[in-house]
Amino acid sequence: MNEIKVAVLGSEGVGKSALIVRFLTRRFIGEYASSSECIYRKRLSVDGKPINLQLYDPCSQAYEGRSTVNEQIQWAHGFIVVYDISDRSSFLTAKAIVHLIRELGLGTGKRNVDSLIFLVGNKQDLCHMREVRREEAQCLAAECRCQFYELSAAEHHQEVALIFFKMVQNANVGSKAKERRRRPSGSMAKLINNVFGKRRKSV
Ligand SMILES: Nc1nc2c(ncn2[C@@H]2O[C@H](COP(=O)(O)OP(=O)(O)OP(=O)(O)O)[C@@H](O)[C@H]2O)c(=O)[nH]1
Repeated sequence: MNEIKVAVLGSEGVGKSALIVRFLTRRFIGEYASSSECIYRKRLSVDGKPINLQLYDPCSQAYEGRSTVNEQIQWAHGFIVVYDISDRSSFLTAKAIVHLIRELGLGTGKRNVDSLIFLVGNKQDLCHMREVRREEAQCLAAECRCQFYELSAAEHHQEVALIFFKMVQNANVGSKAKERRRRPSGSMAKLINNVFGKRRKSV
């Protein structure tokens, strides 16, 4: 079964847990008490194939060390980087995280992360207190070649679910392509079998 690992990153209180819980339970839980990082698991079906989804929800203090973020980036196939539209500093943190993902993810040449980073402005219901303009976030997304969404975990269940499903689909396509690259082609497989003497038994 295909495993898809998605890390939901962002600074303290931007609504990472609220988004994950909204996706998993359809409910918005106003106060979500968590003092430690956790991984949520969910089984999904994509194109009729079962997928084991793992969602990583860090505790905010996890951002203190670069090595921790590095580990999170190495662990995940896809990233949902969240900021709060009513908190400018959370946008700057999101910007730094997106840059770091590109630096570490692409720097190692490990994978193409273009469709695997989503920048998400949460708490759209607080637009009367907005500190981050939509256009500014769109610019960052274009500059970093990632996808941009703005929504409210408090008010939008469908939009939240759509983002997670889209991420799973993109990550799934990426992992299939990687598998195809790794798997020897038909003629190459035959050549390997010939060289190493794996013959079919004749009956
Ligand atoms: N108005 C509004 N509040 C939200 C929304 N999403 C989350 N919140 C509130 O923001 C606060 C923080 O939400 P969390 O989901 O705990 O945020 P977090 O990013 O997981 O926070 P840490 O676990 O501390 O990193 C809570 O009081 C939520 O009720 C939203 O869309 N709109």
